Amino acid sequence: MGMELYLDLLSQPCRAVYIFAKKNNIPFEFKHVELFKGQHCREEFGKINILKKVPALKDGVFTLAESTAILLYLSRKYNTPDHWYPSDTQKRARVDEYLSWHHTNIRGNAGKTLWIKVLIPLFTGQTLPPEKLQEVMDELAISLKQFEEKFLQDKPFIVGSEISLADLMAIVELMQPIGVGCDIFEDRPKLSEWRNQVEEAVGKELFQEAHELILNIKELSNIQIDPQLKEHLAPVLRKMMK
Ligand SMILES: N[C@@H](CCC(=O)N[C@@H](CS)C(=O)NCC(=O)O)C(=O)O
Repeated sequence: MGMELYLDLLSQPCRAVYIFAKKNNIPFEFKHVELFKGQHCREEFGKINILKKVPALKDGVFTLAESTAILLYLSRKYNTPDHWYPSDTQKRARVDEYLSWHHTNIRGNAGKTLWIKVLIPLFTGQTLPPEKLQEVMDELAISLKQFEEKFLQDKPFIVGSEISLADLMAIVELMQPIGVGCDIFEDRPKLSEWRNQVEEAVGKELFQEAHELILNIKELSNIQIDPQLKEHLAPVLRKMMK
């Protein structure tokens, strides 16, 4: 049996794994786990990832969760071009440095825009006051300033002249606000330039294909939400709405 990747392209880390696998011609079976249908909460998926989150990988009897671990597994197993996760110790350390920072900064803030603009109204029928979005945008602005000053500086990519896993993880996250109409690239020329370079490096067609769902998320606003999923997400929603 070949390798299986459990993904929903609405999810940022899933898009990173998808783009990486496709770009590197890694053979895999796309197992669609539809988050809106609560398919990740089902017992069957729990056997692949007990954490009940996507992305997840199954390679024979071996299963793996967490996007960073999956990307590193794929890069090692398929010996992908060095620039993705450089063998040079200091360049590699730059990728590690970004990936360590990413989860509590860029990921922590960019994804909240989707919750506020789309998911909370969809799940609860309530619209949050504009101040709530502003709060998130202000926090995100701090992370973006740090991203530009510390990680990007005047380089085309985080590590230097070539794309790495760090850029991939960052871009998929920063496309989440775009899908809900918060154009974080506007008035940020350096960030915009970096986005263009990443799109070019990945390939425009693949980039567009991977982001099609999130860029059309508003069309999903009438979909039926699985009641079990509503229950599962209730604590998260309560926390976000405070
Ligand atoms: N740290 C994990 C995060 C995975 C994650 O949060 N996945 C989300 C989608 S973006 C998910 O599956 N959420 C379902 C849930 O929490 O119920 C990674 O990088 O893979």
